[in-house]
Amino acid sequence: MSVNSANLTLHTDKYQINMMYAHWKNGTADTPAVFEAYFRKLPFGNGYAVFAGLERIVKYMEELCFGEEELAFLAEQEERYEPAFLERLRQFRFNGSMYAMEEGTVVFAGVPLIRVEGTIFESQLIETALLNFMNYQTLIATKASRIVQVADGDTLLEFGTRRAQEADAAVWGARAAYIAGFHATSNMRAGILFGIPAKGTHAHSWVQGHDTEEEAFMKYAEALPDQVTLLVDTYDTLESGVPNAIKTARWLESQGKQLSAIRLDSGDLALLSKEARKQLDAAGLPHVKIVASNDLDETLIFNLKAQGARIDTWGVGTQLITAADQPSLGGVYKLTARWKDGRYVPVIKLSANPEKVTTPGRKDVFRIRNLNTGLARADYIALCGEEEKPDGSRLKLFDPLHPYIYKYVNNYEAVPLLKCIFDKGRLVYELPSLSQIRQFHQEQLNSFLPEVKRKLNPEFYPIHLSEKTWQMKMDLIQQHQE
Ligand SMILES: Nc1ncnc2c1ncn2[C@@H]1O[C@H](COP(=O)(O)OP(=O)(O)OP(=O)(O)O)[C@@H](O)[C@H]1O
Ligand SMILES: O=P(O)(O)OC[C@H]1O[C@H](OP(=O)(O)OP(=O)(O)O)[C@H](O)[C@@H]1O
Ligand SMILES: O=C(O)c1cccnc1
Repeated sequence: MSVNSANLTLHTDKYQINMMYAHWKNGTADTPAVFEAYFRKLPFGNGYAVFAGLERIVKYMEELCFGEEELAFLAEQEERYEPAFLERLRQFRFNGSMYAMEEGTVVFAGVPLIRVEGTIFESQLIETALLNFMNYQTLIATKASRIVQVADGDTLLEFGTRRAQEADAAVWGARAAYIAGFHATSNMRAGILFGIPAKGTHAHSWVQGHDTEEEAFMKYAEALPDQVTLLVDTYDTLESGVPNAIKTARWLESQGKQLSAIRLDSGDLALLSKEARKQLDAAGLPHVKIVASNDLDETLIFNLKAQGARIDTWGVGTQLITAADQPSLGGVYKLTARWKDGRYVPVIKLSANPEKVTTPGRKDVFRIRNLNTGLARADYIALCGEEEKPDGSRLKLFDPLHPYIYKYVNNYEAVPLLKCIFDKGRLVYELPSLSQIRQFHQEQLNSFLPEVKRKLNPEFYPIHLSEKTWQMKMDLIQQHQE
């Protein structure tokens, strides 16, 4: 099989196939089950995360099927799966239901982001890929969101492809960054696949490949007069790079065009940008923007701004696309209920670490928003069904770890966050366009207090369990401990 095969059905851990096989052998493959995906800890010490990955998950689930090559590969395995099992896989399609947050939703630790209801057979298979897509894209969207917060309206370019963990990460990472508010990407494939604006300057090699920097700039401007950004740090930024860029700007003016920008890629970016700005302004070129790149992240951008750097556009690569300070999000996919004796029974996973004890039951998530201010004040997790749905009447919000601490809220709306994506195998959700997702994310952010969004030591946003959910969890803990 070619490594370029588009079939992602075997993009799963072998243990999923082994469990599917064991269920099939035991006659339990069709038992209904409920799984929920969530993460336990916000990344980067941030106050929120940005949910992303749904589009990829939807495409993956729609295309799930075991082809001849996949079946032949399974037949060779040391487990010696029976041929009848492989026949069963040949018929496989995802016929379950899935509920998920919309991409761009501001989300928090411990909140179900995706709920899958299907046979144990089909729900188990998808765990690995679903987490793979959700964890990476949510991580990068969250990292990008931190950068967007500090850039404070400046233009942000995603430059990470060369340092990304391979090709898929580059394009889906570029998309995640765009959802969170980046303005463009250097990756042309992300441009063609998703319609993200593609932007680019030129590399040092362009300058090195000419006899002089001045000649390199002129040749570049002659070739692409409508979009000229010149990289000015190959030899000496202030002594030759910026002066040569100014000469090129003069020539462009003679052609009725303008120099768009210069790019700084090394040295003291605060100092160089201030001095370059002075030179450009003195030459009557206040419209020429300054782009900076060089291993930037949110902390550096914040610092450079504090130093008074005159940078208009930030090119951010490695630190963003690899989420360098925390390269993975620990999202998990846990069984929360299974069908027994004609009904769903809740199940729990215990742990010595209270954070790792799962919350049982089929659950919905509501965002409790103040009706006067529109601001989000808490997320509320309740068992599925009308009975537990907050209806606008007085609602008790208590701390799940310290339930004697509580308050009541009135005057709120409870916005359901989990949308039905697949209903018994049928896609019932219309995937929004990327610009709609980006806009939706912005609206989401606007409904949170700045204290939750700050980069350093953000305020904790409360997550509450309904009384029934909490009680069910306590009962199951007690039952298992006894
Ligand atoms: N004024 C500044 N304050 C804090 N950090 C800065 C400042 N200017 C640049 N940096 C950052 O310091 C790091 C190292 O910069 P340095 O000047 O050593 O790079 P360089 O060696 O000139 O670049 P290169 O290796 O690409 O030629 C980079 O991440 C850069 O973004
Ligand atoms: O620094 P990043 O945030 O990853 O942004 C992408 C970097 O890629 C290019 O550098 P290049 O590949 O030439 O390597 P360099 O780091 O030696 O400049 C570009 O000049 C940026 O510096
Ligand atoms: O267009 C650029 O300047 C660019 C693109 C990718 C990586 N570094 C820079």
